[in-house]
Amino acid sequence: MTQAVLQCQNLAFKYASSGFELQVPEFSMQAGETVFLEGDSGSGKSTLLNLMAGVLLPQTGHVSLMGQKLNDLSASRCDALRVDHVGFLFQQFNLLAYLSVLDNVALPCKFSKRRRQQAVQQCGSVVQAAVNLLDALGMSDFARQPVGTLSVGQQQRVAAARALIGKPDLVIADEPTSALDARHQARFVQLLLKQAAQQNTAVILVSHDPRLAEHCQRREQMSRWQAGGYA
Ligand SMILES: Nc1ncnc2c1ncn2[C@@H]1O[C@H](COP(=O)(O)OP(=O)(O)OP(=O)(O)O)[C@@H](O)[C@H]1O
Repeated sequence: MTQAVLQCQNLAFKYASSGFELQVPEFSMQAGETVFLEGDSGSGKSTLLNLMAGVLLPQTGHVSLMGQKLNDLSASRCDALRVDHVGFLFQQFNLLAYLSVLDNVALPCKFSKRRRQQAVQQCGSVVQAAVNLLDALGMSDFARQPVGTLSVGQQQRVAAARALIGKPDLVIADEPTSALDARHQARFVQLLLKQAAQQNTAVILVSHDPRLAEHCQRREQMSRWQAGGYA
C-alpha cells in the first residue's frame, strides 16, 4: 500500500484553558484524495487543521505527514516539512499586498527547495509554473499587478495558485470561499480541485457550506471527534 500523505492516529488534544477536546482515533488521506471537513462554528475545525499542520501538538497519539511523525521533529524540521509538502489557503488569503501577483504565487518556492525543484521540473522555471497556474485559474492578465489592486475573488484565485505551486502533497483550505457568493464559491472550488487533481495534490477543504461537499470525494463530520469538553 502506498504511504498516506497525512495520518492521524489515536489523537487526543485538549485546550487546558477552555477544556475543549478532540479525539481522533484514525484519519488518513491518500495522494490526490479530496476531503470535505464540516462542522458548526466552534466544533474544532481550525484546531484539527492546526494539529494536522503541526502548529499544535496532541497530548497523546500522533500526526504523520509523508510518513514523518510531527511530534518527533524539532520546530525547524517541522516547519521545513510543512513548507515542502503543504500548501495553505486561508479565509484571509494572507497575500503580500505590495508584491505582484506573480511574486506572491512564487513565494513558497523561495522557502522550499523541494517546491522550487518541482516547479522547475514541471514547467521549466518557477515563473513559468506561476504563469501556468494563473492561466489555469483565469488570472494570467493580472500577473504583474500588485495584489492589493485586485478584487476579493481575484485574490482568492491568486492564493489558490500560491497554495498549489511546486506540487505540494496536500493543500489545507480553511474556509477559502467565505468571501464569495454561492455561484462563485462553487466555481472557485471546482477550479481549485481540478488543478489539484492534475498534480495529484490531496485537498482538505473546510467550509460551513455543506453544498461544497459534492465536489469532494469524502465527507467528514467534526461531531465524530468531539469529546467531553464540547458544549
Ligand atoms: N487557544 C485556545 N485556547 C482555548 N480554547 C480554544 C482556543 N482556540 C479555540 N478554542 C476553543 O476550541 C473550540 C474549537 O475552536 P475552533 O476555532 O477550532 O473551532 P472552528 O470549528 O474552527 O470554529 P469556526 O468555524 O467558528 O472558525 C471552541 O470552543 C474554542 O472556544
